[in-house]
Amino acid sequence: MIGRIGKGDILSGIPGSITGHDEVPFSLTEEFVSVYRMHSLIPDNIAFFDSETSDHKKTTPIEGVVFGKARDLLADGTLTWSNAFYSFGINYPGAITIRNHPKFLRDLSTPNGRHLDIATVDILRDRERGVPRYNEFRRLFHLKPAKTFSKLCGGNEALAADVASVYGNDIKKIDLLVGCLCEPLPKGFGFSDTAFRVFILMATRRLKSDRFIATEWKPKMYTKSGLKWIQDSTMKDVLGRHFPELKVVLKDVKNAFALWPKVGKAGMYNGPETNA
Ligand code: HEM
Repeated sequence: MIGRIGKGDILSGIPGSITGHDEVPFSLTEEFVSVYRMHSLIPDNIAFFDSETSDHKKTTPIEGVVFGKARDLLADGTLTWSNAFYSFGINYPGAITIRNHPKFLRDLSTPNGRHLDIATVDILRDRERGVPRYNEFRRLFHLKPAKTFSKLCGGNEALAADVASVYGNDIKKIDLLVGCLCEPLPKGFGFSDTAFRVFILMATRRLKSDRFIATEWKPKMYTKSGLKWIQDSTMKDVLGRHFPELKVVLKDVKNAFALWPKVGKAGMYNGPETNA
């Protein structure tokens, strides 16, 4: 309401402040890559619905819609783009938690001929890149390390016993990703507090390092109406502009990145894909 106060970002935020790299060339840090290994988000199956009639069209294993097959359902006329977006809006992702890696990523054949167990590769890459183990990582972030396996697992003794046996009872050895996936989540969180600390730093740094968001965030660069267009548009508006037929289902959606309401017959579908 009162506009910018000075060039700093503490009072007025990053857009419109001055670009800063903290004397380090910008890059996505290795620890950001590590906590972004969110492969558990990928569900085993996806249920597709018609965005206008809400009819269930097809439930398909995830491997049927990845890599070279990604366009098949659209190409053969089974789905329209708005059907696909509506379906992604009402399907649940997998929870970012331990013992929830999708089966197909554990037995993944990539188009370039690799056969991978991504659950293993996720851990292997961190180790070969020298990412500190969970407790050391937390110390370096000025967070308290987990004192016991039980504490790490939020009192889930069966899980704690399993993790302890995998790591030979040595709490120092727990890998960063495993620790993050075992950690009890703060209320309302979808991922661990440890990961959150990295995200909040990286998200800020990414904006602060981008001259089009920091220094150049002004009418001279974007025009007045350009800035208004950016500031007044949400993902919901973007979807509505491109797929006007989605406006009906998006009517009551506040945040297009959260789950959308199921309309009509889609609400009667019983599969776990839309009923987690
Ligand atoms: C169908 C879905 C997906 C497939 C097939 C897939 C596959 C892969 C593969 C093959 C790798 C490289 C493994 C290696 O280092 O050799 C990888 C890395 C990675 N994936 Fe995924 N992934 C999927 C979804 C996701 C999702 C949803 C996220 C996060 C939201 C994610 C985050 C990452 C990250 C952070 C890396 C490490 C990148 C790096 O080392 O620079 N992936 N994934």
